[in-house]
Amino acid sequence: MIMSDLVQHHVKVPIDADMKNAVTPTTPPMVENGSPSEITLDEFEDLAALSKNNDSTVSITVVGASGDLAKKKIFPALFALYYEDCLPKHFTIFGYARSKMTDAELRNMVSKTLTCRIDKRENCSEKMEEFLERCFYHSGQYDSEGHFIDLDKKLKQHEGSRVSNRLFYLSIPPNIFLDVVKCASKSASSVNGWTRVIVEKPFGRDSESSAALTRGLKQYLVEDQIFRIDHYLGKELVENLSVLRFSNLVFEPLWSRQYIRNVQLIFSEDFGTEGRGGYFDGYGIIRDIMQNHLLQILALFAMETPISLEAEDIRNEKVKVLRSMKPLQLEDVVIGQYKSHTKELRLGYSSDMFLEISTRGVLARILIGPPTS
Ligand SMILES: NC(=O)C1=CN([C@@H]2O[C@H](COP(=O)(O)OP(=O)(O)OC[C@H]3O[C@@H](n4cnc5c(N)ncnc54)[C@H](OP(=O)(O)O)[C@@H]3O)[C@@H](O)[C@H]2O)C=CC1
Ligand SMILES: O=C1O[C@H](COP(=O)(O)O)[C@@H](O)[C@H](O)[C@H]1O
Repeated sequence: MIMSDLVQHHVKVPIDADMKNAVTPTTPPMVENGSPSEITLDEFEDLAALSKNNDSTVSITVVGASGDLAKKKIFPALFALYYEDCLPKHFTIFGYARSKMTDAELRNMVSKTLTCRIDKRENCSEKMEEFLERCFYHSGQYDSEGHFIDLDKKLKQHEGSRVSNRLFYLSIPPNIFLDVVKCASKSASSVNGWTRVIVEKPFGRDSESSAALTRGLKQYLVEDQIFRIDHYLGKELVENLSVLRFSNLVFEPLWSRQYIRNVQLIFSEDFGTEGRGGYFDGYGIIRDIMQNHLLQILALFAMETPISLEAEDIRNEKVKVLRSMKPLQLEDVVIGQYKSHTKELRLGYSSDMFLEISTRGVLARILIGPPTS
């Protein structure tokens, strides 16, 4: 996926320190007013149909719209939603960031990364044009209530007298999450519909900072308004894992430790840090992809058959796997950094333009033993 992955599965990820509420790929969130609790796909489709006829609107504000994630993943995913007719009839998308940009400049930037994801689709360019016409930009600081009041005014102009539902997608570094949530909830939240916030990882560096972030968010939002995203759960391959496991007569009986001795989850990128050195040096590869994406896949891979494919049931099975894992020891972990590749003239990790000296691991291998019971 990533966000195009959001197109198919919005992932609600209430994670807490002991993984009690670990992640589950779920059905898409409600697009209507009312309780935002998880719903089935059929219910979602009914609601999506309803939302096309009724008098409500959804305003999606991509905060950090000038950034990498917004360009590469979020706008293309929103376009895919639009293309698949999954957005409500009345919707508006606003980009928000400090960079100065006009609506036309945002559209131009976004247009470079939009694709029709599935081959041989018709009317792709017309659809892109229609989509871009619904995209606007507002420049502002992340900690300015005044700038969010200005945004609110613009949103209202588009929403008119309809019930307004508002979604803020935080595509920004985590150190400014709380500033934005504070300003958005005080100055730009919906007065007659729902207001929700999508939070990108990392959700803190460790259990303590993750809990602190949640406490901070809850000063302004209730848990049901917060949607934490693990984009890996929306990848087709990961989504298909459950089907492969539980609906395939060949695999289902063989998927057990009786027949499988060793499983390796390999995440490998064929490019370097590409300017992300500063970020990597702060977090390291274990925090970046192992404790979230790969742990999720591990849990999906190893869990027992859930009683249904409902989010809660899958989550419960995943939690059982995580609870039965032996705590890792340092000797189970090998950490390294890659050096330059002379043949392909690729730079080593520590040659990243934002890194002078680095000790942080960007390669890691972790060995996980058999379950405790
Ligand atoms: N890129 C990816 O593939 C993925 C990213 N993420 C997470 O998503 C979020 C956004 O990622 P990404 O787009 O790559 O991040 P960027 O570094 O590109 O930041 C997004 C925008 O935030 C603003 N910004 C950046 N640094 C600061 C700062 N120190 N203070 C204030 N504003 C700042 C900039 O906008 P402006 O200057 O215009 O205000 C920038 O365009 C991060 O939390 C990241 O960890 C998660 C998964 C994958
Ligand atoms: O979350 C992250 O994922 C990307 C890889 O995701 P993909 O969808 O582009 O395959 C990874 O490059 C990045 O370091 C990490 O933060």
